[in-house]
Amino acid sequence: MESSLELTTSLPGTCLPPPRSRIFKIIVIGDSGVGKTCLTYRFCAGKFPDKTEATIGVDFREKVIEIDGEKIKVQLWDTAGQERFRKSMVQHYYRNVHAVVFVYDVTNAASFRSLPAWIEECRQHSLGQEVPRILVGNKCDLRDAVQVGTDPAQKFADSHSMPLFETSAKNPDDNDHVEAIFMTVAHKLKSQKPLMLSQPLGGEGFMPMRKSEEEEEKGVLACSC
Ligand SMILES: Nc1nc2c(ncn2[C@@H]2O[C@H](COP(=O)(O)OP(=O)(O)OP(=O)(O)O)[C@@H](O)[C@H]2O)c(=O)[nH]1
Ligand SMILES: [Mg+2]
Repeated sequence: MESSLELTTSLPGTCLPPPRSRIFKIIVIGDSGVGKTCLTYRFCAGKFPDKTEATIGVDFREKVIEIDGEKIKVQLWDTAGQERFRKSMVQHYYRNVHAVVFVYDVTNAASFRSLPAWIEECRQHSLGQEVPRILVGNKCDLRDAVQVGTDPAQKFADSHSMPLFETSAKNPDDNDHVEAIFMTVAHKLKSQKPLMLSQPLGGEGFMPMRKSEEEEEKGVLACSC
């Protein structure tokens, strides 16, 4: 995980509060085994993990990126796909969410068929249409095992106004691609800034999370970076 220490240190000899980076909270959801942990690890650590186990509750991964000279903390919430590992945590996932990444496994048609249920869960947690969403078909390296072609996936993405990315968390050639997926989300969020600034003070949206709020959310959950 990249450090953002320089962003939280006061300038010597001044009484100014430390400059604070904005945080974009992005949740990654989809069936168990589709590769959410591998994708988020790939983006934050730059490699495919040696081994993964089913996520319990949620794991956090963070990466500080720079867009147009501004440092932004991308906070990925890698959620559990298994119902029994997620139900007590669900309300935390959806608080102050800035964007959602839906993941399915191109070699597992059932994980594609589950997408409407994941979209419905977002709706039930009052995620508005203004929250950017993207669709990711993972495990494209397993070419001989593909069950979900690009055409139905693209149709589904279009019908829900989401961009579609087909990728592989595992294929070393797709490293830039995985990076591009999350950078696309971050660029989109950053470009919405003027809109968010027109919101009343104290509104949620894109202002930096208050420290206590961030810690309160994370306090109940483990951080695995
Ligand atoms: N071939 C291939 N295998 C992958 C890829 N991404 C993940 N896997 C494998 O798929 C399995 C599940 O990956 P995870 O990242 O743990 O899946 P998850 O979506 O986080 O699962 P839960 O935590 O249970 O929700 C692991 O055995 C990974 O090694 C990929 O791009 N290609
Ligand atoms: Mg996982």
